[in-house]
Amino acid sequence: MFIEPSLAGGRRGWIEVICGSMFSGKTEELIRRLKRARIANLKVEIFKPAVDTRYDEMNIVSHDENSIRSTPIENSQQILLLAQEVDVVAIDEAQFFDAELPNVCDQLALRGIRVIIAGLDMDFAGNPFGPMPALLAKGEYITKLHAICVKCGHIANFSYRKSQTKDTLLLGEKDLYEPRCRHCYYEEQ
Ligand SMILES: Nc1ncnc2c1ncn2[C@@H]1O[C@H](COP(=O)(O)OP(=O)(O)O)[C@@H](O)[C@H]1O
Ligand SMILES: Cc1cn([C@H]2C[C@H](O)[C@@H](COP(=O)(O)O)O2)c(=O)[nH]c1=O
Ligand SMILES: [Zn+2]
Repeated sequence: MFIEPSLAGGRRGWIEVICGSMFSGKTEELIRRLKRARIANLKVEIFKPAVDTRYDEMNIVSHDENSIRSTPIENSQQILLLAQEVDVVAIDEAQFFDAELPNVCDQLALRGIRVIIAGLDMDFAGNPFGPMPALLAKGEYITKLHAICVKCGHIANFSYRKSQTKDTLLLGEKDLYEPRCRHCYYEEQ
């Protein structure tokens, strides 16, 4: 479990990244950290890409229906304008953002803000997803979570797509994706 380096006192910014496959618990972990920050009376702003309308247009919702209020935005530059006077900035589904997001996070961290990112490290094809590789390179604290492979029960780090659609962006849940381990993922590629 991730233990915060500091919850109160001293404005030192940094970047935390929570990554992994679908169903690995990224959103639950993000919500857990944000609830703790609020308990510590920190001012928190939560963003998600407007394109992510899967469960809800405003809220961030986990597969187990835990949810927290967020602001949907079109591009990463909006975060710099909207995150004024805050202690913590959280961004869910970071893989869908533009290539400027890592620079935006750098600027926030330099302002003294704790930045918490959650996102898919790999797309359905097993390739690094959007700005996630750069965020993983820049982050001080990285948490890689694993789901359970639906085929064999080992740890899963791949998001297997059950449809033939080749577009990178395809919103969905168990209807379209299943978490798989390396062995079971490549068995059917
Ligand atoms: N195959 C699976 N492996 C692990 N968790 C699963 C699986 N299928 C469903 N879940 C549920 O998904 C939850 C995680 O949801 P969530 O935090 O939204 O994940 P993520 O944001 O990484 O997609 C788990 O707590 C569990 O209840
Ligand atoms: C692998 C993959 C996923 N997506 C979509 C499917 C879901 O709507 C989100 C991921 O949500 P989660 O919180 O991580 O479960 O991303 C996609 O568009 N393309 C992909 O390759
Ligand atoms: Zn497996």
